[in-house]
Amino acid sequence: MTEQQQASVPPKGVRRPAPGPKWMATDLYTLSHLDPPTAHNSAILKSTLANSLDQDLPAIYSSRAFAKFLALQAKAIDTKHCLEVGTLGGFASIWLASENPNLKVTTLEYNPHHVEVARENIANAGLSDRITVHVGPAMETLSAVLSDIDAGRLPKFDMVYVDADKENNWNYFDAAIKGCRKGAVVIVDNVVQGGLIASEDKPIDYPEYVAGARKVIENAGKDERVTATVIQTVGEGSHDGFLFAVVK
Ligand SMILES: C[S@@+](CC[C@H](N)C(=O)[O-])C[C@H]1O[C@@H](n2cnc3c(N)ncnc32)[C@H](O)[C@@H]1O
Repeated sequence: MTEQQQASVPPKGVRRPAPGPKWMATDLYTLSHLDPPTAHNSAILKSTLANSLDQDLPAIYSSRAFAKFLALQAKAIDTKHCLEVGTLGGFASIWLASENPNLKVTTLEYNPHHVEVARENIANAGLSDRITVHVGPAMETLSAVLSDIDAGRLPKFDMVYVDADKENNWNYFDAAIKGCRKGAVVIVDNVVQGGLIASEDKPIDYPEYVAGARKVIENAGKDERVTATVIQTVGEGSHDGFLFAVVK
C-alpha cells in the first residue's frame, strides 16, 4: 500500500468517509453530460436544493445521480404510484414526478418544518397535484395509506423508496410490501454505511444506522415475498449503497 493510499483509508468506525476526489470528479463529469443545466427540470431541482438550504434543512438529500436513478427506474417499470418514506425538502419526490408525467408520489415526513419547505418546493415546481406529503411518524401515516390502498381509494405501489430513520428500515420495508403490486421495486438507501455492515469495527456514531441496515438486508434475504440485492455506491454521497428488491 502506498503512502497516499494509506492516507485515504478512513479511520476505523467511520460510516461516512469523506468522498474521494476521484469520486467527486466522476460525479461532476457524468452529471455535466447526462444532467446539464439545460435539462427540462434542472432549474426546478436547483431551486429546490437552494430553498431547502436557505431554510436550514440538513444537506442529507439523495445524491443527484442517485435521485435521477430513482426517477429512471420509475420510468423503466412504468411506475404510476410511488411511496417515499422520508421527504426532507422533496428533492427525490420532485425528481420522480418531474421526470415521469403520469406518476403520483405519496411521501411521508414527520418534521413539520421539513414538510412546510417540501410543500413550498413542490408548489414552486408545479407538482402539488401529483406529490402528496403526509405529516407524522411514518409508521402511522403508512398504516393510513395502506388502509386507503386496501379500500381501493389509492392504487398499489409500483415502487417504494425508503430513506428515513434507518433503525426502522425493516419496519417500513415489511409494511410497504403489503401495498405493493407484483413486480414492484423496493429500494432502501444507505444500507452499506461506509462498509461497517460487514466489519467488526464499532461505528463512532449512529450505531443504530448500521444495525438498521443489517436488519433489513438479513430479513430481506429470508423473506419469501421478495428477491433482493445490494449495490454499493461511491460519489458525492460518500461510500454507501442501496438494497434493491423486487416483489414476487
Ligand atoms: C435522508 S432524509 C430524506 C431525503 C429525501 N428522501 C430526499 O432524497 O430528498 C430523511 C428524512 O426522514 C425524516 N424522518 C426521520 N424519521 C422519520 C419518521 N419516523 N417518520 C417520518 N419521517 C422521518 C427526516 O425528518 C428527514 O427529513
